This record gives sequence, C-alpha cells and structure tokens, in this order.
Amino acid sequence: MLVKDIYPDWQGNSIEVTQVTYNSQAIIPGAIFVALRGENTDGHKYISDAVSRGAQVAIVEVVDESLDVPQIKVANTQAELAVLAAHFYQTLNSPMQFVGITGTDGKTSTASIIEYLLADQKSVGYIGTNGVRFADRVEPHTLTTPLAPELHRIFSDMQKAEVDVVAMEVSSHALALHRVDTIDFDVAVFTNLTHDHLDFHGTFENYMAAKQLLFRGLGADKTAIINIDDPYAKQFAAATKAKVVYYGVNPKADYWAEAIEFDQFGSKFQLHTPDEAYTVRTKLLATFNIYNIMAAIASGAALGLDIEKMIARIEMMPAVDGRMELINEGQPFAVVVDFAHASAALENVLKFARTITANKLYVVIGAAGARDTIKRPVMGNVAVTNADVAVFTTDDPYFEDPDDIIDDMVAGMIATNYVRIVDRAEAIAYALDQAGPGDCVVVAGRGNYDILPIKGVDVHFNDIDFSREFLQKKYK
Ligand SMILES: CC(=O)N[C@H]1[C@@H](OP(=O)(O)OP(=O)(O)OC[C@H]2O[C@@H](n3ccc(=O)[nH]c3=O)[C@H](O)[C@@H]2O)O[C@H](CO)[C@@H](O)[C@@H]1O[C@H](C)C(=O)N[C@@H](C)C(=O)N[C@H](CCC(=O)O)C(=O)O
Ligand SMILES: Nc1ncnc2c1ncn2[C@@H]1O[C@H](COP(=O)(O)OP(=O)(O)OP(=O)(O)O)[C@@H](O)[C@H]1O
Repeated sequence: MLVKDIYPDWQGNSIEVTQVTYNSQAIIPGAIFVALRGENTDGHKYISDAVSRGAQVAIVEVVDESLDVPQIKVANTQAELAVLAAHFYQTLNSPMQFVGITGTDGKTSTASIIEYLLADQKSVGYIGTNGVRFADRVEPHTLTTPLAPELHRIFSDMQKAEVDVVAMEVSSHALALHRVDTIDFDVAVFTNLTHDHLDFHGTFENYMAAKQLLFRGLGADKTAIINIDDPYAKQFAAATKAKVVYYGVNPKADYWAEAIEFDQFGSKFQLHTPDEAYTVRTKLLATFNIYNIMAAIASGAALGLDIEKMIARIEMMPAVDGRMELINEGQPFAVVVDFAHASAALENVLKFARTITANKLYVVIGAAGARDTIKRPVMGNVAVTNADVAVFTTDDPYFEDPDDIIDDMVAGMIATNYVRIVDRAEAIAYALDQAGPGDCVVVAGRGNYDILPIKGVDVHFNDIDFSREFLQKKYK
C-alpha cells in the first residue's frame, strides 16, 4: 500500500507503507502515524517525533503549521485509524463473517459459547477478554477489543488461516473510540445493560449510546439478536434497521426458555425456537448462561447453521475460562470462581449460588482501583446482602492502597457479616478453610486473570490455581 493509494491528493513522495500506528515510539521507517487524542496526552504532540523516527506522514485533526513535516488533515483520527488499518491489512470486504457481542455482562461467555457451538460446522475465531483463538492458535492480549491496527492484523491472520466466522466481544470503549468502525458485522448480540464504565463514558446515556453504535451500524440484511428481558431491549431494537431476533424467558421472544431446572452441575431447559422446541442440557451454571446459550444458538441460526447440532454440542461444553468455573478437589462444599466484578453481575452470581447452598454462602470479593469509585459501596452492599459471610479483599488496586478501596466498599455499612483480609491469597484461604459441608464459596472478580497489579508491580496470582492448590492440600 502507498500513501497515495488512500490519499490521491497526496503531494509528497510515496514509498510502500510499512505500518499504521498511533504510537510514535513504535515507528518503523515508512509508517503512517495517526495522531490520537488520549486521556493523558495528545498524539499531535508527537508528530515531529514520529517523522524523525521515519514516519512518511502524520494523519492529524489539526495541522501544525509550525512543523515542517508532512501532515494530512482528517475529521476524526480515531475513525481514520480504523480505515487505514483495514486498508493496510487488506481486511476491507473480508470473506469472513463477523458476530459482535456487546453488553455489560456476558460478552466473553457468549462469544466463547458461539465459538464452541459453531466449531463442528465452521472454522471459528474468537477475539475478546480471554485473548485470540483460531485454527489451534492462542494469543494473549490485554484489551477486550484491541485497537484497530492490532484488530486488523488479527483479522488478516485469521483470513490467511481460512477462518469462516469471527465471534468477537465489542466493548463500549471500542465503539466510542471507532475501533470497530470498518467491520461489516453480520450478527450483533446485545446481552444486557447495567451501570459500568461511567468513569469513561460520563453518563449512563452515553454508555448506552456507545453500545447502540454496534446496532446502528448493521445493514438491513443483517441480524440483531437482543435480550428481550433487558429493560433497554426496545431502545436497542429501535436503533437498528437489521432484522431483530429476540431471546429470553418471555414467550414473545423468537428463542425462549422455560422449564428451567438447575443444580450445581448444570441446567436443563426447554428451548423454543421459531420452528421447534428442544430439550437442552448444559454443564454451564446459572440462569444467565441459559441466556448466553440462547444468544449463541440464535447467532448460529442467523448464520444458517444447524440448530440440532448446536444443541448436541452445548451438552459437552465445559465452563468458559474463569466464568462460573466449579472447582472440585474433593471438598464437601461447592467452590465457584467467577469474573463478576460489577454489582449486577455479582448479585446474579450470588443469587444463583444461594440456590445450590444448603448452609452458608461465602463470597470473596474486592473492587478495582483507579476507576469507577461509586461502584465500590454498591458492590460491598450486594456482597453482605446476598452472602452469609463476605470476605473483602484486594482486586486490581493499581496505584491505590487496597485498604482504602475496602474502606470505600464498607463505607456506611450497617451489616457486620464481613471480614477484611487485604491479602487476596489469605482471603480465599480463609473462606475455603471456614467452609464446611453444604456450604458454597464464591471467589469473584478476577476469573482466570493471572496478574494482580499492585502499586506498579505485576504480582502473579490466579484465583483458580490458588483455590485448587489449597483444596488439594486440605482434602486429598
Ligand atoms: C481509555 C482508553 O481506551 N485509552 C486508550 C488511549 O490511551 P490514553 O488515552 O491513555 O493515551 P495517551 O497516553 O493519552 O496518549 C495519546 C496518544 O499519544 C500517543 N503517544 C504518546 C506518547 C508518545 O511518546 N508518543 C505517542 O505517540 C499514544 O500512543 C496515544 O495514541 O489510547 C491508547 C492508544 O491511543 C490506548 O491504548 C488506550 O487504551 C488503553 C490501553 C486501555 O486500557 N483501554 C481500556 C480502558 C479499554 O479500552 N477497555 C475496553 C473495555 C474493557 C471492559 O469492558 O472491561 C476494552 O475493549 O478492553
Ligand atoms: N448474560 C449475562 N447476564 C448477566 N451476567 C452475566 C451474563 N453472563 C455472564 N455473567 C456474569 O458476568 C461475569 C462476566 O461475564 P463475561 O466475562 O462473560 O462478561 P463480559 O461482558 O465479557 O465482562 P467484561 O466486559 O468485564 O470482560 C460472569 O462471570 C458472570 O458472573
């Protein structure tokens, strides 16, 4: 690709573009540098730096006349980055089909279920919080939805590996920051909407508007799959010209569940589809996973896949990594490790856990540092209200003092059914040690994460591994 292939009016010399990047420090000579306005600084300040490191041109929102370096002015550099990345990696008009999943909770679970259910009928790729997976390849990455250059590099690799369908999580940040602008989604799934990420979006209305962008962008020949039981279902349906397919427990939905039975080993339910009813059995725990399964089956059906094959496969699917994962090392009580780190998700998990708890329900929970401080007392309150014993501990404090975060979680609390144990390992050990027959311990907030960032130091800690090791020592 040459600069003039994209910008025909370009007056400068053009050599083969080697890279499209937003980071001046990572420039490879021949790159196109795109100046983004960030939270800490403004990429426009690094135009000279980028060009001195070998960038051919800087893409900017405001031309800096004082600089004697090539600049091209565009209206929105975030949006332009997505277009440039798609050109560079030749992923515009991709032969792959795309399923985008958005919502406050359930993106990783639903995308992973889609990946699993479709795998015997199509070659499927997954992109989301748990990394990138396709064609026997697994790549870690840190964001739910990577920035456009990374995203299109992944698409390009997937195209080369002949992936048919990409199931990807689409965060509200990605939508607001134009990361997924050029992707022609065939199916978009809306799971639910509750209070989250208001530190970034400012208001709930902005947060919802960002989520809705996924649906606004769908063409009339595409499919929007919407949770009919969510209070915002109608707003999402109204935001799209695509065909709307509803799922839920409401019989008005196209895919709806009834006769739900569950225990600590999984669930069974009757699934009504537009054509037939089926009995579905799954090892996935909790009612919200029945929603995720319905969204996944409806997505597969929208892509023309065989529903009976998907229903047969769901019976075999193990827990999604770090989501409602049962840990069984011979202990006489249930242990569930889960990723719930917002109050609504935590409440759902604890309400489910209560139904499989004969005696005491324990929850080990913290709140993240550096963001969304208003959710801390709400989380604390959900924990003490829904569990018999809450163990408040550390969860990704970043540069904050974990003790201060716990102070916020218990601020104004009247309930006394909690203990504070700052060290996460000690907190989990406490709950696992106290629990006895008929109890249940929910270790919430971090799922399968391996790294706990404490005051700038990445501490290696994994809730699942720690719980397993503790229980093995005590019970085997
Ligand atoms: C809030 C957010 O999305 N932030 C993104 C933003 O970072 P920032 O605003 O801090 O950037 P900045 O440091 O101010 O720098 C501005 C620009 O100057 C550039 N720069 C800076 C210094 C320099 O020497 N040279 C240079 O070119 C930077 O590369 C950047 O493009 O722009 C950066 C690149 O331009 C992104 O990497 C960064 O995402 C960071 C990694 C991030 O953590 N994002 C999270 C919040 C996120 O996107 N999360 C969602 C949701 C997850 C969920 O649902 O829980 C996700 O999809 O993962
Ligand atoms: N459909 C759902 N509705 C409500 N809660 C859910 C749903 N699916 C999963 N959960 C709960 O939310 C937690 C997070 O689930 P998951 O990782 O699938 O969501 P996510 O949207 O990807 O989250 P994040 O954006 O934080 O990565 C789960 O561990 C579970 O407790």
